[in-house]
Amino acid sequence: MPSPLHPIEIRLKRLPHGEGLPVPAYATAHAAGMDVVSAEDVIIVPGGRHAVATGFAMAIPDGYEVQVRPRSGLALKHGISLPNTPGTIDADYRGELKVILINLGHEPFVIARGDRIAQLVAAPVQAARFAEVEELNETARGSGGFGSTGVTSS
Ligand SMILES: O=c1ccn([C@H]2C[C@H](O)[C@@H](COP(=O)(O)OP(=O)(O)OP(=O)(O)O)O2)c(=O)[nH]1
Ligand SMILES: [Mg+2]
Repeated sequence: MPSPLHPIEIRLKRLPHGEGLPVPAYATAHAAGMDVVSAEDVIIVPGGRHAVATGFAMAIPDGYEVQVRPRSGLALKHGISLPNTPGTIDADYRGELKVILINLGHEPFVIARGDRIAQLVAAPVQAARFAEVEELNETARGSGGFGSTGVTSS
């Protein structure tokens, strides 16, 4: 059974423009995310976004995905996030891993090749299928949602 002590293996292909870049890696022993760096120099203007090249493609084992998540330091200091967080890397995707960054801050954000831009979290995927039915079973919640709980009528 894969666990932090028995990691799954993700095959990684370095692309020509990824030459010299570090392989995504955990910064500490029990980190959840592996930091990934930019393969390009780019400036993201306030309100702008860019699919940042990483220089790597991968083959994730079937039954797993890789989630691409923002780094909190960049979010707090510079307003840098991912508009699609968590980005989903499918097990059958063989193209280059790209990190879509958005600048929610007020200053242009300068990225240099080699800067850590995001983190990658490997996760198991629970497959499901929809079974279409005429009626659903009743529940206490019913169709209430979007802030329906805890509301008292006075
Ligand atoms: O942040 C991301 C998100 C996705 N991808 C790649 C891997 C993923 O497997 C593929 C498709 O992503 P997704 O399913 O989120 O995008 P889509 O808009 O549904 O495109 P598609 O029709 O190709 O599935 O794009 C990235 O490189 N970075
Ligand atoms: Mg898709």
